[in-house]
Amino acid sequence: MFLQMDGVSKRFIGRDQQPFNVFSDINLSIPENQFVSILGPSGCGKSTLLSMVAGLENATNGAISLQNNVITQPGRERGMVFQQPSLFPWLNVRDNVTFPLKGIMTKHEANERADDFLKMVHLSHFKDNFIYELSGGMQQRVAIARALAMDPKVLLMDEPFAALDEQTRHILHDELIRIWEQTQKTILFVTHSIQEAIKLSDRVIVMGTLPGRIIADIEVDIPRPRKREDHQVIEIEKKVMGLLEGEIDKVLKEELTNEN
Ligand SMILES: Nc1ncnc2c1ncn2[C@@H]1O[C@H](COP(=O)(O)OP(=O)(O)OP(=O)(O)O)[C@@H](O)[C@H]1O
Repeated sequence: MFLQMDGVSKRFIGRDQQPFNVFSDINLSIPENQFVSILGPSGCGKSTLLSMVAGLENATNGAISLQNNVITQPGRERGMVFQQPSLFPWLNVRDNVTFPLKGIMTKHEANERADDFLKMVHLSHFKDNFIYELSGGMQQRVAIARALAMDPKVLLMDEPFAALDEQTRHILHDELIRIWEQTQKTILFVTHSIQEAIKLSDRVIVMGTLPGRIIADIEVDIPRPRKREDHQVIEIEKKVMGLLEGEIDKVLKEELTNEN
């Protein structure tokens, strides 16, 4: 399998110095080019799982492998886009995109590649601008261009549009689908939004909590572009909502118990 998770678990040491399992026994097989979203209540370990695929965190047990190579550290074949674009404010747009390409190719090649990807995210006219001159949505497009310029096999996106207004989010959804279709990347996308997950992905992985685990793996076999009012979309939305309600209840109860 292209991206494979086998019996993956993660244990952290909590603030009380006690170890706790975020999740255990995560098993997931993701074929190449698939667009997979991960949904789940706060704290179930979505970002931790993504960080493990990125190689920023190691598994306590089990293994994650990409094309049969076990992931133990970050690598160019896995690009990451975070909720905050984390760009360099002292560099212009193009230099932000070429920054990670330093030492990999000549300046000229890096500039050409940056220009190609800035064109893809419709920012060609802004390549000489500084980051503070861009809107939040434009900054996130720079972050996407920067990740794509590394030509990763997998694009890891951790709530990339959560901080944006609804209008911008919808525009970026359409752009992301177009980019995904054009580049054929495998995408692992963490979100809190059921609608976003169903609108974008081929497959929605629903995680539960206490203990963290996968509770559903739902195929979204609906032609794109998908409309929210489409009855197939509504059906999946209801199913996921039903699954999540119980999990969110659990989190709230746990929080209330800890407060009392
Ligand atoms: N480095 C760390 N050390 C200790 N605990 C951690 C660390 N990173 C995350 N955690 C804890 O692990 C759990 C899962 O965190 P994570 O951020 O992966 O959840 P999440 O599902 O992405 O949450 P959210 O939806 O709120 O972003 C949380 O209880 C968090 O506090």
